[in-house]
Amino acid sequence: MACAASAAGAEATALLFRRPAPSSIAGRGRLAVSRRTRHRNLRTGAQPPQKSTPSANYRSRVNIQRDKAGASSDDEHQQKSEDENGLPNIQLEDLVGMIQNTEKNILLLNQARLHALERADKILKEKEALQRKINILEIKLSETGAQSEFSSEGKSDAKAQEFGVLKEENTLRKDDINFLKAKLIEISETEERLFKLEKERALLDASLRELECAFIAAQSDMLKLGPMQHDAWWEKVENLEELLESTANQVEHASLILDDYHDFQDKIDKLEASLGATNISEFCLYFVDLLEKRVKTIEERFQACNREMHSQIELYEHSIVEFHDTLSKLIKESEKKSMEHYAEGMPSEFWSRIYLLIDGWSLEKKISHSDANKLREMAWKRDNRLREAYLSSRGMAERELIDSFLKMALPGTSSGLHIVHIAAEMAPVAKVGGLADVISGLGKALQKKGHLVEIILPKYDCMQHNQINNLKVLDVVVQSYFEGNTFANKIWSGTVEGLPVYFIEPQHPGKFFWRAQYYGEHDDFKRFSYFSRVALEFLYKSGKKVDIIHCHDWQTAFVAPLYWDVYANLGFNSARICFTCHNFEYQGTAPAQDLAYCGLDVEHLDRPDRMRDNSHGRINVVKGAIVYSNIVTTVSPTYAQEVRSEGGRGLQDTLKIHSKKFVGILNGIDTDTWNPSTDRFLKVQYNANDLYGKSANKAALRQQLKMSSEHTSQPLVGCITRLVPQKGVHLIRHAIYKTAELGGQFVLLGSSPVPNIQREFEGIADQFQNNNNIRLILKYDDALSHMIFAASDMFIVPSMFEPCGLTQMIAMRYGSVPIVRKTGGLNDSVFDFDDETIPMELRNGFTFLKADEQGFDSALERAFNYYHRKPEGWKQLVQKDMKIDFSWDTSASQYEDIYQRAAARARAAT
Ligand SMILES: Nc1ncnc2c1ncn2[C@@H]1O[C@H](COP(=O)(O)OP(=O)(O)O)[C@@H](O)[C@H]1O
Repeated sequence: MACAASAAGAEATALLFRRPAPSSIAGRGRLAVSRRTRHRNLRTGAQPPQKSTPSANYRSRVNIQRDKAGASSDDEHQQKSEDENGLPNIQLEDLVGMIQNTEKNILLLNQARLHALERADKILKEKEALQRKINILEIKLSETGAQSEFSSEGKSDAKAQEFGVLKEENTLRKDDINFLKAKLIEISETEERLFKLEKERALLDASLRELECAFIAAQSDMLKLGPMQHDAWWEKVENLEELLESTANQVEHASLILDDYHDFQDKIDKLEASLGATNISEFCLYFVDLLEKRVKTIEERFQACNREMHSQIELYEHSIVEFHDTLSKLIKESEKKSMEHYAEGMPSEFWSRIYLLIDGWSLEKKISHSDANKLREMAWKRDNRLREAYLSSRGMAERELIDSFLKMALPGTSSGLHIVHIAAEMAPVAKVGGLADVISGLGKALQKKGHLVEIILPKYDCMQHNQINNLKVLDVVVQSYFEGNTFANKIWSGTVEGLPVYFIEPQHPGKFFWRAQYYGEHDDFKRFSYFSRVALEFLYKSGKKVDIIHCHDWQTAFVAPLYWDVYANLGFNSARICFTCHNFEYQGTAPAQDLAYCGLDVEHLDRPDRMRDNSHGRINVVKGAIVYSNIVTTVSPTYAQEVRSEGGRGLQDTLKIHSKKFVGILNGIDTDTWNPSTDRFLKVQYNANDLYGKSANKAALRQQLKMSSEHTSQPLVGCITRLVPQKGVHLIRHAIYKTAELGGQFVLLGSSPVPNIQREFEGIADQFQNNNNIRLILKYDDALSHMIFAASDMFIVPSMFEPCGLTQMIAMRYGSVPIVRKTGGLNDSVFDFDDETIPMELRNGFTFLKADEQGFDSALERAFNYYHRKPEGWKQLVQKDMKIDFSWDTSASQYEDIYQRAAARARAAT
């Protein structure tokens, strides 16, 4: 602020010497000039000049006074004195003169100051008015205290002069502001660039990730292809990995640069904030300039980096494309090779696939029935032309393939039969018991003999879908009658064990096969009568010329009366019906009116000579099948004999009436599935000539079930069965204790649909929990069953009755000596080791007749004795058992024979 106008001369002198004067107007002008210079320096990057010092201000004030007093002084001398002492060093006379002059000057100055103060007040008011009109910059300027600079000294010149200076200075500040604005725009552009660069980096990151995924996929593809061209591929993969690594480095580098950018961004933000707070600062200007330079440098580095990265990625992508090309070529080659191998090595699967293809076209009405029949016959006869056409069909549209097939369709004849099995089970896809094994075993054996075999099954929700190849739904819906309505049915096709199979999926609200189990539902009668009807409807609609329709057990026994009473009347009558009863214990009886569900005529069938049960008023489906079928079989000769009397469970008279068409054929076993030399469930495969694997499996099972391994020679007795009264549950229970008593080990694998039996065996399992010689595994477990067959030394089947029984045959194939009750199929397959009425070469096990504990004990004790006393003889017995032919070959020939005869009669009839 201005000094008080009345200040004394001494005070003025003191003021003059003690205090540096605030900036004068001239000083402000110089500042403005220096700012302009600085401004220029900032643009060129030069250092800003130093601020003006108090001594400089002092010098300027002395010069003014000298001028006014006309006194001259030696500038150089004064400069020197000042430089040396910091205060003027003056002679006394000069000083007196100066004081006098100064006093005069002070008076003058006081007057002038008073005057100037008045004027300054006016100027200030005018300036304030003027300042309100100045732009945002001037307002900011006033905030920085510029106003105080303007008003601090009352020594300002004339108003006009001052305005001029103000204008000039304002213009300069405007320039400064504009320059800073431009800088800010540049900063925001840089921000935008940064944002773009960041986006680009994100894109690069994403594409890198994609490339990594593609690389991983390519690696897994390559793994699928196995060892083919392994070395070349790995070289390629290694190159790709190197590329990937270098690209990743580039990206990492770019990330570092971007991080740098982010730092700058922060700094810019801070600077902007400080700009807002301190208004336009020279400091900011300086830094903006510096920032701009650094941003530019980083930008250049980033672009260079980017370019390199892009070229690396391009290179990498190129290699990936090349890699994929090679990979797909190899995949195609490998598929082609495997198909060729398929056609030669696994004919059944291959031909079944072709067969299903043709059938699908026929059902979907893509080819006529007659063309389909011709093509089916070619597939059936394994015509090489079909094979060639199919193998070269890769990439062909379906229509082209159909046309190429149709060109080959020539009329022909075959001595083979077209056989369709309609069943409720099939191993391994839907297995409950022996029925399942028969369907696939007999089917495969007949197929091998040159017959066309198809299977129709319900599409259960709980079946082993992973056992079906090429499962697909056909583009066809079969409408079928049930309970006065028609219901749609989806038809699925696929191959199981190389056999063509159709799965029927009813679209009925009863959700018949969505029950998480095969049997045991309250509406089983409805479920299977529905299925039997759709199966026939499907065959009828497909227009196939079937020779034999083979139905099994009560579940599909409906087929026989349905075929002759419903479908034959519709002209679908080329086939002959074969019915096999696998167990006369289950006959499918129900109130007579229930027959009407599937469209059978109750009145017509509910008669003693047709379907009425022999002992009560219900209808009996097994009886219906015996009456209505052309061929009736059961599963062993002894059982066929047994059922003609007591074993027939009330159907003995019916069987007697129809005895001419009734025959017992012993089941075989599927020797591909049950083969210890290839069995994938075993720890070690083995055969009759190398029994090391057998003891290795015994050790493995003992370990698996945490049983004692102390004595390798301790005999292991196995039992795998449904735990139902038929299987001699009381003798199985007794065998556990008896084996323990004899010092052996016992493993039972089985489950029971009868709750008290299941509970009883759970109790026994608990009882032996801490006994390391006895194990009861109360569930169904296919894999474990294979291990038990292989590991056991003896195998018990103490059935009350046994239509055929498969486990005794499987056991022998795995070198486990059977101990069985002489009944049904057991009597046809196991011959007592000590029975001298039987030729020695046929003796293969230990049997007993009476279904009691003594009977069982005698057989088990004889077996234990022989095992312990004659190890070498035991080994020979094991080897002999393993070599017995239990394949379906012989039995399938018997079926083939009766089928042929029935088909011939049918042909003769037409
Ligand atoms: N708990 C189980 N776990 C695995 N397989 C079993 C089980 N119970 C029975 N099996 C198998 O079921 C089939 C039984 O056939 P079979 O001896 O004819 O008796 P059934 O048909 O009367 O049950 C055999 O293949 C046997 O291995």
